[in-house]
Amino acid sequence: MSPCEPVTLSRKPTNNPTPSTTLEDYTVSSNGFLPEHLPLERLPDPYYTPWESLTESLPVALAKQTLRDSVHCLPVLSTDRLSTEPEWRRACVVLGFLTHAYIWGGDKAAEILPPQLTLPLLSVSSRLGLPPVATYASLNLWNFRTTLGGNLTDPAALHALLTFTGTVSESWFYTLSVALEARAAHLPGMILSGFTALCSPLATLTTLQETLTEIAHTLASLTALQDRMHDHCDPHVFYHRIRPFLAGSWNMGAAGLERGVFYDEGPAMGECQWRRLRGGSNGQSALIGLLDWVLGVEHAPGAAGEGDYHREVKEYMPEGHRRFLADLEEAYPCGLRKMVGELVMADGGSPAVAAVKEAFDAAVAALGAFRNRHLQMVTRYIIIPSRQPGGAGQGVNLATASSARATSGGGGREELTGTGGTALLPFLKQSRDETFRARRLQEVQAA
Ligand code: HEM
Repeated sequence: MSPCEPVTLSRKPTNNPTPSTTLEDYTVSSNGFLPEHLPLERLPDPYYTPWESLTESLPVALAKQTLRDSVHCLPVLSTDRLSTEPEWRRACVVLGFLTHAYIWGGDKAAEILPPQLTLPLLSVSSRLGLPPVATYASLNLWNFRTTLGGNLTDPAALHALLTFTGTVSESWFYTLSVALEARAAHLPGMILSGFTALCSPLATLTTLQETLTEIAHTLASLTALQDRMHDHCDPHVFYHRIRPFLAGSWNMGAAGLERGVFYDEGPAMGECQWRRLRGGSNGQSALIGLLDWVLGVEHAPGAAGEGDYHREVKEYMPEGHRRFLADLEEAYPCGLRKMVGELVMADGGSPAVAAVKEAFDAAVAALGAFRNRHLQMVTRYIIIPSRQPGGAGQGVNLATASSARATSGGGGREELTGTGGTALLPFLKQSRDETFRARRLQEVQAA
């Protein structure tokens, strides 16, 4: 088979609805999963000044431990005066930060969230299709501004709008992910048009190979950028001061939330309930979900005792992004892996097909390398600080709970918990191993 010969394999979409070809339908922009325009820095309606004033002084209020009192003094504001999408997103950012600051901003975690936060948070979250908690979207995707000419791919040009600590480490931690998303901004469109092209009668092996090569190339750039976390994010500051605020209420018994968090909706309102939700984590990035799907990476449910983490975190993505992944998965199950597998089975001896297989393997290896580097970062930012004596600080939170586990002996390191509530090391290793397994094409064929 020559590279320019049309490919004639069964890679037609299933009978299910095909993905809309308009990325905007999925709130995917020319900046990928980042918004088209810079996020709002403040809600324009003065009605929301009480929220904005409190978030402005968030690091100070947390340091002085006055944040909870200030929240109690807030009026219960309605979301009726939010109109544009950027305003709803800004409200989501503000309320996400205030909620986590309230829960973790004391010597002990607060188990009860007051109506000043629950009522607007539930309304905003429901409007955006997100759970009522801080997510990757509110911490990262919608929480940045730019300087230096506004190049989103340059982390030095990005600054977080809101932080819990006011530290450079925290701003860098969030905005490095913004730069990562920006560097991969072309992937959603490229992949979507790649599939459209591959489903045409004139599809060629060259198109397939070029798509795979570009994915591998972009992933190598993301891995290099990930390494720059060390430039300005101090592991000690991250572990002891930042990470505790990112924790959710899922699997946080050791950090003081045995039952989760009670969302008090006030008298005669809603059905107040205990909720156990995962905290903010880059695991909620639709970009990584997209790469997993396109390379046919299969994450086994029940991995490392985690239920179906990779499926479940999709519920923590903005509604449009979640729908984008779901439509692609439904229309083209197992992404390019299935196509490559069919080619190899049909004509594995041809040099052109061998080149496609090589490009596929390189792309999978690049995603595996990304996850390997991520594991190294987790070691530096969580495992090592958790074992260092004397830094655990006061109170009960994710840092003190993790340090107690890590230093208790008996292999405690395997029990450390991520902000998303996972048993982090076994879980991350399994995700990495599942990535490399995508190279076994015969397994998807058998499925
Ligand atoms: C200091 C930096 C970072 C630390 C300490 C860290 C830590 C963690 C931890 C503990 C988890 C397990 C899930 C949980 O319970 O939260 C996780 C998941 C994950 N993180 Fe990070 N992370 C960091 C930065 C990043 C960056 C920059 C990315 C890039 C997108 C990233 C991508 C992911 C992904 C995709 C997952 C889900 C697991 C997987 O698919 O392999 N992380 N991270």
